[in-house]
Formats: sequence, structure tokens, C-alpha cells
Amino acid sequence: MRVGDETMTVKEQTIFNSCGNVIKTSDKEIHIIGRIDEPLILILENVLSHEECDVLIDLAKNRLQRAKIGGKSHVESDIRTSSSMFFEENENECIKKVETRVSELMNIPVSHAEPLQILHYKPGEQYHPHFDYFTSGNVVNNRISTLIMYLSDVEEGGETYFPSLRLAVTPKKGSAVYFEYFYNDYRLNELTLHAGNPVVIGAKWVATQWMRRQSHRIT
Ligand SMILES: O=C(O)CCC(=O)C(=O)O
Ligand SMILES: [Fe+2]
Repeated sequence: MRVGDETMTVKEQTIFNSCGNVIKTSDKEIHIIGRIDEPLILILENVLSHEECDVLIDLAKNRLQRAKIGGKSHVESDIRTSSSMFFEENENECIKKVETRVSELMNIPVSHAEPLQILHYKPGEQYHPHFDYFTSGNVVNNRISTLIMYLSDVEEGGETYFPSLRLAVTPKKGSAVYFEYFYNDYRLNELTLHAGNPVVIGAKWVATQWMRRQSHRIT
């Protein structure tokens, strides 16, 4: 292909940095078991141990709140019907360890990390298709990448679904799906539209880490 040829495509830079199928963070070997290249979407195994999943669920259990929209309206949102909570940064040794591992895996300093979010879906609950980046107005320090870690298996339903790519990721305890939306070509970012399909049988627990373009933490 010639330069200037309209059909010439230049592969976009990715944030995620891996060569090979195994990623070594300072305390774990994580395996890539599935991928789409553009936009980059990775299915990762062994991100969290089963014990870590259980600890995160236990710590979150009593602090969950049904999804709300609007500060004062207290109207329950139909966009997301699950319950959620956020951990404090560095809240305890387990959170600290997970935050460090996730930041190494996502190749972004921990200071760019939002607080770790826990979501709990009961049968019938779901998260309708959405973008993780903010689309309204002039966002200064937008989100650039997401890691959704599954803290439980789900007997039926509950997949993370990318409708534009027709990709469904089945929750598996300790596994995760990674995607990024930092591309110059806006159409690639838009392909990261995703949903949490309704849980049919069982309970779904996830931990979501969103990364920002710039430092986000005050400390
Ligand atoms: O529960 C899922 O599979 C999706 C969660 C999600 O999209 C999010 O936390 O932003
Ligand atoms: Fe999302």
C-alpha cells in the first residue's frame, strides 16, 4: 500500500503492553486466553486468586447500595439495576495488593486509578449498554481503560456483552476482561460499547477498575 492511499491503515498504539501470552506482574502470572486487536480486548485468566475474590465480596457485602441516578432525586436507575460500592484507596492490605497488580497489568500508574468498584447482580439484574468514558461536554481527565474482574462464576447469563462486536465474555471466578478506548480513531472507542447481560441463575459479582488519562488521586 502507498502512503496517501485512502485504504492504508496504521495500527493504533495500545496502552496494554505485552509480548507473549503470559503477563508477569510482581506477584502473579496472568494468562491471555482470548483477544480482539482493534479495539484491544483481552480475556485474562488468573488475575485474582479465589481467596482474593472471596475477601473482596466479604468486604463489600454490607456496604452495597442499589444504583441511583442524580444526586438529590434518589431515583433508582434502570441503566444499571445491580448494587454497588467503592473501596477507599489503599483501604487494607488486600485492596492495596490488588490495586498494585492491576496497575502493573494495565500499564498505568496507580495514581491514575479510580477507586475499585464492586457490583453485585441478582437474577434479573443487568447493566444496559454503555461506554465507560464520559461523553458529555469537555471532559478534562477522561477514562482510558477498564478491567472488569469476575469474583464469582454465574450459572446462567451475566455475560459482559459487546454488542457492536457481538462478543460475550462469560464470568469466571478470578478471570477478567480488559479493554481500552484511548484511540485517535473515535470509531474504535465506540466499539467498546458494552453491557452486563441479565443474570438468569445465580449471583454475579465483579470488581471494576477504571483508569484515567492523568493522575486522579489526591494522595
Ligand atoms: O458487569 C459487567 O459485566 C459490566 C460491568 C461494567 O460495564 C462496568 O462496571 O463498567
Ligand atoms: Fe462498563
